[in-house]
Amino acid sequence: MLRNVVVGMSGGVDSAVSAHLLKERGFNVLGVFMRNWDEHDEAGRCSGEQDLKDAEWACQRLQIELRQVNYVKQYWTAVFSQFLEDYQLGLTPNPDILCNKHIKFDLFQRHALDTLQYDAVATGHYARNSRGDYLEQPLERVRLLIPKDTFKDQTFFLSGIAQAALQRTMFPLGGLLKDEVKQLARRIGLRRLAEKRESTGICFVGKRDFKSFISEYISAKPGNFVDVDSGEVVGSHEGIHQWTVGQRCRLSSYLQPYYVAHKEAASNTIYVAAGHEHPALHCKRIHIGAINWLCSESQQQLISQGSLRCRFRFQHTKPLVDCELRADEVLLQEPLRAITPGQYAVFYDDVACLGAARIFHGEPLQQQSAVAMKS
Ligand SMILES: Nc1ncnc2c1ncn2[C@@H]1O[C@H](COP(=O)(O)OP(=O)(O)OP(=O)(O)O)[C@@H](O)[C@H]1O
Repeated sequence: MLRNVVVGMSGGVDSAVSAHLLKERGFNVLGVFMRNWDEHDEAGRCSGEQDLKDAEWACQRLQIELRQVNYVKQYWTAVFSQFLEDYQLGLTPNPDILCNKHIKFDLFQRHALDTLQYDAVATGHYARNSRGDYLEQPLERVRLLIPKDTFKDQTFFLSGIAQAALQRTMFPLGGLLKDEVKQLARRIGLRRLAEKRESTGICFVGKRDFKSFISEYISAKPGNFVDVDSGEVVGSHEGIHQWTVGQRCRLSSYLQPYYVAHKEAASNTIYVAAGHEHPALHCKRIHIGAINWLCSESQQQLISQGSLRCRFRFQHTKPLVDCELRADEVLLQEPLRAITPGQYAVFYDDVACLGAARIFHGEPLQQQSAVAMKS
């Protein structure tokens, strides 16, 4: 039976309540705070300083030990440099998925299991694990289940983690609503955390003005906006990294609104389509990379043969759409707008997240005109 659990303490209400719940259930709990970013935020505060204080305060109240680990270098290498490289290639990366995969559910978890010799890691993510907490060894693949709080559901961001990591992970909040977590926090003397503003922005980096933040790392590289229909240059930009597919571009000489349809790194060109619902902005066929499967092999096979229904989401907040999986392609039942290369295709059945793959590109309903491609 799992007895000793490391809880990733962020200084927020979710991880503090997770630690409390595990302690109440008789687990031996150790809190560990990770520092992954050491620059100052927009307000001039050292990022993570207040969070560390809050984590220390929570652990004191809960009477659990808190330790610290510093992964600033590793976060830079595995997450942030990849993030910058992707932007330079014209992709839109997802640092939260990368951070969960490489830092929280790899480096941090290996530290907990191998170095500290604990049995499992717990986090305050809103997700559920089919394992339950009392099995010696899971008999089969563990499923990443949708939590009770479907509004807070974080399975999208967890979809890239390894099955082996999931088997040694606990999500104590999976059966609770966020409001219930906050109420519980107030009842156990953690009111301050229940009222703390939720963390937003880039994982561990925090909330930033994107254009000015990214320009500290990637220098300007002027190029053209080209109309997908006419092939005409309709404006100029300061770098493809500053724009994402589907985004509106304000081109002063044109009355009609233009939207980014596609970015071409080699020519430093951004193809734009006139009108929010232009067919060049919609796709039904999506090319993907290798799938990180979280479901059983038999389920994978049934899905790949098209005999099991599978649903798809390409952004945390977007609705699910029925799809079919064919080798390295996803065929959607209905077209979706702004499928973004670099983001993730995340697959679901009715109760669980089945796995995820990186989006290479979507085939627009209307291919770019020959004129546009030549220019
Ligand atoms: N600096 C950190 N050190 C250790 N664990 C962390 C840290 N940041 C996040 N985590 C873990 O990852 C979980 C999800 O992180 P996320 O940034 O999504 O915060 P959250 O959902 O607002 O949770 P919380 O309220 O605990 O901050 C946290 O609940 C915590 O268990």
